[in-house]
Amino acid sequence: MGSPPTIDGAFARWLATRAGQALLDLRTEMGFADAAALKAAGDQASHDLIRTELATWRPGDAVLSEEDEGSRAAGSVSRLGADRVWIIDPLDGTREFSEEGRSDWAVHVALWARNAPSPHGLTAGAVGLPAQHRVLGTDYPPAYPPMTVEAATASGVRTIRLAASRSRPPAFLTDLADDVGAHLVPMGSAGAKIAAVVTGEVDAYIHAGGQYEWDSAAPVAVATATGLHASRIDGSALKYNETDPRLPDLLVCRKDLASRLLAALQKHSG
Ligand SMILES: Nc1ncnc2c1ncn2[C@@H]1O[C@H](COP(=O)(O)O)[C@@H](OP(=O)(O)O)[C@H]1O
Ligand SMILES: [Mg+2]
Repeated sequence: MGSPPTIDGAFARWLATRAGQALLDLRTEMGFADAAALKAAGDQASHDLIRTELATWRPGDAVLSEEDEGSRAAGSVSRLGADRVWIIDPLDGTREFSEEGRSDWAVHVALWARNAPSPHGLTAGAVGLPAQHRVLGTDYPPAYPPMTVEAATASGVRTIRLAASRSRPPAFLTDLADDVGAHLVPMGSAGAKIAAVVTGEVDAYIHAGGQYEWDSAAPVAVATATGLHASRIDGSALKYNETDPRLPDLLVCRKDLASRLLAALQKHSG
């Protein structure tokens, strides 16, 4: 096998593609009879693959991974002092991965760099959606999503399609949706939901109540490269490679909806 791409964005895509194929193979090999075993095997296989390739091809870089206790620890010296940190979620939407027929699960590979020009510090990222047979990446950022006919109605009043966790949606979301004229689209995986905003299948994704940096780093890198809005729900910047990797809430949406949704969030999420 030849060497992977040297450019970080293409390397992220390469890694996400390989890990995604390994996860698809695992689903085929193990089947869906034992969901707990499939989830554990998926987390482990994808983590091991990504860790091994990063150690081989980017040995000087630090890693923050969901499946790596050492790198997660608050105050982890190697990543906090590093200039480049790969922020990895080997399998986002683990629950959906273990359910036959579901394609809302993802592989997240992002690169944070000190002194990066963007507020969130992410310089490259790829989101693999293996069961959807696609990878979204910053190396070829997807075009800004077109407004669909369904969304742009003749009356000019749009129904916002708002993606939310299918298992842990924020309690305030139903009231917020009523307020702004949105309908909720339940979906698994932060990566799959942000990918749905990127491709225009939904207009926005709101999460609150708990998440970690690896749940959003790669999809936020792709969403911002595409030109979408991404922030905390109070409108402040998403920050990565912080001492505490908890990043409990976010809004990703079309630019034209950001001020309306932030105002609604201020009213409903307090
Ligand atoms: N309240 C919460 N606290 C911590 N993590 C949460 C959370 N709600 C969602 N997440 C994490 O965010 C990811 C997407 O969740 P959801 O599918 O519910 O939208 C999942 O990642 P993993 O599947 O990698 O664990 C899940 O663990
Ligand atoms: Mg996750």
